[in-house]
Amino acid sequence: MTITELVGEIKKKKSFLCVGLDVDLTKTPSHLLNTEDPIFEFNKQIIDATHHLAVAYKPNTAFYEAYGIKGWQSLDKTINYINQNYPEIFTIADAKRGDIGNTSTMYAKAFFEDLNFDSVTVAPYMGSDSVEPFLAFKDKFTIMLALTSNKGGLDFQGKDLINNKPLYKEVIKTSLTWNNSENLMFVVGATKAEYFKGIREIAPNSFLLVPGVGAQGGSLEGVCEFGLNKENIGLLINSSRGIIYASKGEDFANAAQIEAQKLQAQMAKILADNNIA
Ligand SMILES: O=c1ccn([C@@H]2O[C@H](COP(=O)(O)O)[C@@H](O)[C@H]2O)c(=O)[nH]1
Repeated sequence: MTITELVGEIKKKKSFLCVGLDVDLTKTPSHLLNTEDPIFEFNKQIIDATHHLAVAYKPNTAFYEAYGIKGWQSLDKTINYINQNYPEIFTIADAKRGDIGNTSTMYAKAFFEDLNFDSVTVAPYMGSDSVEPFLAFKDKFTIMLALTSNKGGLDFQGKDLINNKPLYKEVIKTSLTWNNSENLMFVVGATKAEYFKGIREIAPNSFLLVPGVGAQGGSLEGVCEFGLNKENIGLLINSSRGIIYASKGEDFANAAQIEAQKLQAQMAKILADNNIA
C-alpha cells in the first residue's frame, strides 16, 4: 500500500482508526472456544463488524506467539483474511523487532513477504543498520518506537542527551536522514498528548501510530490538537481492548462495532472541523 492510498482511505471513511487485534482467550466469549480456531473466529467477526469504520488493523504478535504454533497459524489466517477480503485496509504487525542487519532482513521478510503485512513496528535501539533492512522494502512501512505510551516510556526516551534534546527527538530527527526514510512512521503514545507539538516540529509530515486511546486513557482530541496534519492527516489512532472486549457475550462483534463507531464519529468531526474531509 502507498501513503496516497492510505490517505485516500482515511478521507473516504472519515476515519483514522486502527483496531488492535490483541486476542486473549481468557477475555473472549466462551461460545467461541468450541470452534476450530477461536482466535481466528474472534478476529474474523471483529473485522467483519468494523472494517467500514477503520483504516487499519494491528495484531500485536505477542498475543499470537503466546499460543505457540497455533497462535502463529491464527495470525497467518487473520492477515490473509484481511488481505483477501479488505485489501484497502492498512495492516500493522506490532512485533517491535530490530537486530543486526542480516537478522533484521529475515524479520522483514517474515512480516512483509511471508505474512504480507503493510508495516511492522521496530525498536530503534540498535541504530541505522538494524532498521534500514526494513526500510528497503518498497511500499512497506517501518513504524519505529519514538515515545511510547507506557509510564516507563520516559525512563530513557525522555532523557536529555548531551545537546539537551530528549532521546526520542534525536531518534526521530536522525532516523529521518536514513536510507528510504520515506518508508518510516513513528509510534507516539496517546497518553503523551503534550509532546505532539514538539514532535510535529521535527516530523511535520510523518505518519504517527498512536496507541493508548481507550483502555490506557489517552485523549483523541488532545492528540489531534497538534498531531493532525492538514495535508495527509498523519495519524493512525489505535484502540485494542476498548473495542474488541466491549462485550464478552455473543454480541461481542456488535459491541465492538458500537465502540469503533463512537471513535469514528469523533474522528469525522475532527476532520470536518479542520476542513479536511
Ligand atoms: O507505546 C506503545 C506501543 C505499543 N502499544 C501496543 O498498542 C496496543 C494498545 O492496546 P490497548 O488495549 O488499546 O491499550 C497494545 O498492543 C500495546 O502493546 C502500546 O500500547 N503503546
